Amino acid sequence: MRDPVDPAPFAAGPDAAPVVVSSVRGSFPWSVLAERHPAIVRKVRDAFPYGPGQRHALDALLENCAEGVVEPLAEPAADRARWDAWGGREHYGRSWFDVPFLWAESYFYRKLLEAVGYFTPGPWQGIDPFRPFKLAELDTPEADEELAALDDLAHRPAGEQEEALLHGSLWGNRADLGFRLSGTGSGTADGSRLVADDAGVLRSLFAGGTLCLVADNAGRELVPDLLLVDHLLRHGRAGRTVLHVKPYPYYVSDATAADVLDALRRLTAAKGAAGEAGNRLWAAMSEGRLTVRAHPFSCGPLPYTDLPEDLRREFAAADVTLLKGDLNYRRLIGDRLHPATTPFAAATARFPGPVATLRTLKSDVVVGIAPAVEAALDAAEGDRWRTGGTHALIQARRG
Ligand SMILES: O=P(O)(O)OC[C@H]1O[C@](O)(CO)[C@@H](O)[C@@H]1O
Repeated sequence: MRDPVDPAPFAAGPDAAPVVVSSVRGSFPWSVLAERHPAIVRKVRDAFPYGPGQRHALDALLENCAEGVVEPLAEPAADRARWDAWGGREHYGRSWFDVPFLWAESYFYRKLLEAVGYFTPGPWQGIDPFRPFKLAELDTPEADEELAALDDLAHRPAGEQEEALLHGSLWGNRADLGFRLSGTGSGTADGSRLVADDAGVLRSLFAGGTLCLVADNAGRELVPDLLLVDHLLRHGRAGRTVLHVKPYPYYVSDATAADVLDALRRLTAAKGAAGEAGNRLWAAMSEGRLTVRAHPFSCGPLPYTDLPEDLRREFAAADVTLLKGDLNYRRLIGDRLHPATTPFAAATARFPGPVATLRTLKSDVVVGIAPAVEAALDAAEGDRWRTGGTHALIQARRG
């Protein structure tokens, strides 16, 4: 268990730490906006035979996101008012690099969907521009190997299986297509390590009631997430699971309901223990023990302190809400540069109910790190451990 909360570092309040912006040339968030986003637009442009209208719109986005200012969604976008209220009114007309990093990234993906006509009635409506990359992930020898390994695991005691599946779900977060599309590499197994480990607290929170699992990426992250869910349902560690996914394609690899079905099909088509898990998950969905929810807020550019009331109530009533991945982590701690040694419980105090996170570190923000661990990592690697995807954490807070 983590140390008891020391309120001292938070004396100035959890909102005192600066929000991450992308304006410092050469910084990590700057590189995401200046390099990664243009690379993603180009990849998407090459991945589909889009017509001239969409190509023109993608080129305009390419220019706009690098040098222009944030512009409102074109009318008549159904969610225009929502984006206005989510901060658009303050941010329109400003450089992408000057608005909060979280907001800029989130809005970039919404503008990309606008450019490819994802929401516009017509043949391209509902076509996920990232689907080719997501599907390719499921169809690799590595994915086959991971599933085959379940046959051995099936003979182990349930507790051991749970631990292994938890780590599978955690490290599954490293398989992030956003890294790969822009060619920056997500690190290797060498040097990978846990910088905080509250697995014991997290596992004590699986109490047979409702688990809310807020998913992150599709493909090779979602498959181990589903395998963990199967284990928890099967062994009575969760009575039901609500799997929160994105209502539309987002951050390249984020899971949507369609991706859940692809992952489920991949599992049911597998041999051995993986196939059996797939069939159990299929049954759990049919029986309502596993439900999939795609709330608009899941694609929102805001921290979890701004949760809408329905989600707040839902998370408050769960045994635990398990947040996957880097982006959810950023939203959990407000995408603010808290001292890394800020206690996790203090930084997440306003999240409703018990909360836990499985995350590989891919951005500057982090809390809950022991001072000696932070000092050793900084000395050995400078800032690289914070953003390279090679290090991971399991953090949890009881009610
Ligand atoms: O898939 P994950 O783990 O949420 O990681 C996505 C991360 O990728 C980035 O978009 C770019 O690194 C981060 O800003 C974001 O937090």
